[in-house]
Amino acid sequence: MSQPHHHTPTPTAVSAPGKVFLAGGYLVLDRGYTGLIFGLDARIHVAIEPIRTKSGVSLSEIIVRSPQFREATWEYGYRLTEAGGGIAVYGLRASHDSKQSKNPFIETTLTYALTYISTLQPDTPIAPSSISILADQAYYSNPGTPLSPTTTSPFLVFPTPLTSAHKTGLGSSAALVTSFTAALLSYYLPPSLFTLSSPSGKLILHNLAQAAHCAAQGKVGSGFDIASAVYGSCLYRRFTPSLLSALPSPGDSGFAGALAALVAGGTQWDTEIAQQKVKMPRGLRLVMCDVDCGSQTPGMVKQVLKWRAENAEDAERLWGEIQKGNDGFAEELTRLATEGEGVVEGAAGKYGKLAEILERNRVLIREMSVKSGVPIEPPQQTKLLDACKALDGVVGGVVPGAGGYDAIVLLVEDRDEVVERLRKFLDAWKGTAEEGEGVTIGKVGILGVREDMVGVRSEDPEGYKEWQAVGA
Ligand SMILES: Nc1ncnc2c1ncn2[C@@H]1O[C@H](COP(=O)(O)OP(=O)(O)O)[C@@H](O)[C@H]1O
Ligand SMILES: C[C@@](O)(CCOP(=O)(O)OP(=O)(O)O)CC(=O)O
Repeated sequence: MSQPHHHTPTPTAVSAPGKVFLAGGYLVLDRGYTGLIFGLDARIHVAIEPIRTKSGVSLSEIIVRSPQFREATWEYGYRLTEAGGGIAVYGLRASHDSKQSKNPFIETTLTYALTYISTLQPDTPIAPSSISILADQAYYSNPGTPLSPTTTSPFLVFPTPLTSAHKTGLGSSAALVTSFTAALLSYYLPPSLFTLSSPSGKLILHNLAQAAHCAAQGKVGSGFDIASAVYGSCLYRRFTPSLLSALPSPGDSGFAGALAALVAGGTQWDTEIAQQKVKMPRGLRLVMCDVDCGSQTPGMVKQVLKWRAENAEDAERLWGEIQKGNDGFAEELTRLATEGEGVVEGAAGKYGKLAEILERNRVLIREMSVKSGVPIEPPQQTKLLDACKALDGVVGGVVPGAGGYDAIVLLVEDRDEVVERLRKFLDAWKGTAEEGEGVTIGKVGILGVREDMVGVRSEDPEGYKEWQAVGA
């Protein structure tokens, strides 16, 4: 008798993009407001294949490797727990290799994805597999080298363990959790149960990746980074936090059933993701700048929310004005993108309204900064943004996401000479200590990324062979 869903896994690869949060930081934590997020052309790839066994002995084992980094192999065993607690995943060999650090994002994502898969295919054992993770260069500022002198692969080898990687803040964990989840679902499930390219497949992936990412982070954030890893550039309204906080923990009785209901219906998600409301006009692009800085301020979110709670009236007005500015910004980008070629004004006139909206938003963000006492756009970043904005071809810029000292993002005319001019200017830029600021910004570098509209996508598994062979 043939099984209804008999499926032989074949090598599979998926990638998901990083993000830059352009407008709506802090506001997006509240469902009453939205965030405007651009996906980037820096992606994290996950390739999965049947396990390569040395001895021919097949073990219940999943091996995960990040072959760009040292000491980045994690080996897991897995078994079905009782009382619907889902699939338990446990690290193997950890005690023999003290150098090996845990990777909670991988362990949690495996637990959530394998549990979901087992609820759909309760009679199909999960076959062993080997999984490789590859990240585009822009995620880390460490210097890297090609895998071999003749390789055509874009990924670089970094001579450090992952714990020493200098992250550039593009959202590596969300892109990883999303592509890792998508790879597992695509590999283990037949197309009748999961297809990445379909709207229902994307929704399943989004819901499952949100649950896994929250659990791995140990907190329920707004989820904007998972949304953009799945859907690419979008206007995002978050889900009600209790949707996820009410989920039992892995191993608890009923975890598997509750997860399945949460992921594939039975539980109503109220997330709103509008891809069509975010566009980049032809002739413009984003430039991301990484700012070297001595320290970062922890607890920024907590402090902003505390100020908001204690100053409800003032905060509501400010939040409302920022939201209006953000809506206006999205509308103007869309208008310019869809209005097409007929515009005859010079660039300054053409992008004048966009520049004005960005400036007005910065005024409001500085008000938020000053009133809450949180360095969202601190004085040194104001100086840097103002100086960049004065350059020919730069429409404007903001501090992305939560703000702080570590990055700025600029909207510029998409011409090589504009980026070159900016690069020369930033090379010579020196931050000066401002009174009351404990931090002085150092070198400002341009990251090799730009916006990209495409979210998660399948990749050709052939492209990862040389990396899968490293150390295997
Ligand atoms: N290339 C990679 N291989 C394996 N794990 C990775 C990789 N990149 C990121 N991670 C995981 O994501 C974590 C970083 O997440 P986080 O600190 O939230 O940074 P980010 O802001 O980039 O998401 C790492 O500690 C690691 O567990
Ligand atoms: C404050 C926020 O609204 C936006 C933070 O955006 P960032 O892009 O700064 O975030 P990280 O990638 O986690 O560093 C918090 C949230 O929405 O979760």
